[in-house]
Amino acid sequence: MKYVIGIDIGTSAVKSVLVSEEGRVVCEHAESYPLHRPNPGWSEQNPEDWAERTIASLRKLMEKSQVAPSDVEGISFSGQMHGLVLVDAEGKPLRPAILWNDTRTTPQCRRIEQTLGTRLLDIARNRALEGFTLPKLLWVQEHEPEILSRASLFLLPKDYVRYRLTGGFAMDYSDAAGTLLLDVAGKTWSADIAQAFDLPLSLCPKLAESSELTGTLLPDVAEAAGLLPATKVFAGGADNACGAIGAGILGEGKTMCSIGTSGVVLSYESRKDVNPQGKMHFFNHGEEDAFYVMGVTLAAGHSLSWFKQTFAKESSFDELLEGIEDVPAGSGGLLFTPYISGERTPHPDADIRGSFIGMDSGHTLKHFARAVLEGITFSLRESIDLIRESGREIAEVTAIGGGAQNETWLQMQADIFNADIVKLESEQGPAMGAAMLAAYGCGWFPSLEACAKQFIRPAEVFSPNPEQVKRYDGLFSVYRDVYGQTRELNERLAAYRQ
Ligand SMILES: Nc1ncnc2c1ncn2[C@@H]1O[C@H](COP(=O)(O)OP(=O)(O)O)[C@@H](O)[C@H]1O
Ligand SMILES: O=C(CO)[C@@H](O)[C@H](O)COP(=O)(O)O
Repeated sequence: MKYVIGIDIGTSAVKSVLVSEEGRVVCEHAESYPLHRPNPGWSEQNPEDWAERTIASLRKLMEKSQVAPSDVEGISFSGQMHGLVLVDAEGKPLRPAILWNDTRTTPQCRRIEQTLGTRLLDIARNRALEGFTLPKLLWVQEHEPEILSRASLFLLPKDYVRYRLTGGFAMDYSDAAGTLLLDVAGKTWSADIAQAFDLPLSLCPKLAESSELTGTLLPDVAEAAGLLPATKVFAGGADNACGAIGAGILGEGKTMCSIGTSGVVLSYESRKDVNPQGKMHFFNHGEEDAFYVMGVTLAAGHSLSWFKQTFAKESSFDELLEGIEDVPAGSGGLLFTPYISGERTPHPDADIRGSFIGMDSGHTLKHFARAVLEGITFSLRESIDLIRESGREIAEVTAIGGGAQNETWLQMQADIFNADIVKLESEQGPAMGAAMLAAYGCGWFPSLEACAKQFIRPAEVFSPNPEQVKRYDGLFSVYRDVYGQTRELNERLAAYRQ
């Protein structure tokens, strides 16, 4: 039996899966690493941690599974998007990586808008958001010019790890799309955008398709990981592109909802001329010449993990959520908005913060836990509505990510989205998508779709309950009002966050 490995460089951990030719996940392993917040709104990680933990996770995967190294044919990657890694001519990182959920770059976003005007949406197809890579590059240009002057290339998280494993530099289109430096439809780096900010095009790595062979394992890495140096390494993709591949979002009309640290609603798009005018993200898919539209809730799973860490530290997620099905929809009038790190869709606002509205002396921890899940899901419903408003039908949504583990939450998604929610047998999402890219890259299948038919197995469907749909529709209209009514209050509170 032959195998492939999918590696997801997540925000909290690197997750690796070993998948057989039949599409069975025979072994999985996660290794976590820290996230640093040296200043309010900053979010950084050490690229060395990703590389070290990835090699450790491969070693554990091989030890646990006892699969022969010669049977592992290929490896590919999925990675948290947008994070800026600057390397010197020797490939050494020049500073910690600035991550997707870092919000220090509001002034740089305004500069991009003023400099490029409508050219930004025409070329990069996305608006300037704090999380994207170009604003981070401009922040380094303004605040650490000496570091930028020593930079030979900029990379994204999984590209740095791939470089450490193979010694070669590349970036795939799905991840490059999240930099704001890519001509998304033309699939080339935009000289126009780079020149506008005095950034040499030589900073941009060679572009690759997600399923492209980018090298093999360096001998010392292969030895440390328990693999063979001949193991093929394929480019891989952005975590959301890989999540979409792993959820079978490989054709028109297919939509997924991913609840990881962030939350994502993503719909497949075959047309390259779609321009959502910045209301939604528009990125290249991991499938060749395909695209997707996507809305992002910055703190989806992060809201739940923050809540658990702050108010129920000793409990597991399952313990915290036990019994929430007995709390009626609407959490007894308690409403949560998940803006605890600012927001992206539909409110691109780094200053907004979350709220609990309607607290009552009768509320218990269960009401709060349910309200947190409802607030996150309402935020994702805003993205569902934007996609529906653009003319796409959403009757079924495939759920992935850590949040897909709780069945009450899956039923809640069905009721709030008014769509069938499909749970998969293995909700490995992005790591599975990366494994599929390796399987397709190895030539096991004629297309990613053919691979999906073999690798992806639906486990259960959660259908909307009409009474709950109605109740949630009413509550959603209250939810939508909270942003506008708390924005100014949050602006005034911002001064006290330091
Ligand atoms: N048993 C569970 N039930 C519901 N949600 C969970 C459970 N376990 C984890 N989660 C949620 O999933 C999130 C992590 O999802 P994951 O896909 O692993 O994230 P990432 O890829 O960003 O590291 C956590 O922040 C938490 O909110
Ligand atoms: O910023 C985005 C997408 O634009 C995030 O989705 C990141 O890609 C991180 O994802 P998770 O760690 O939540 O999987």
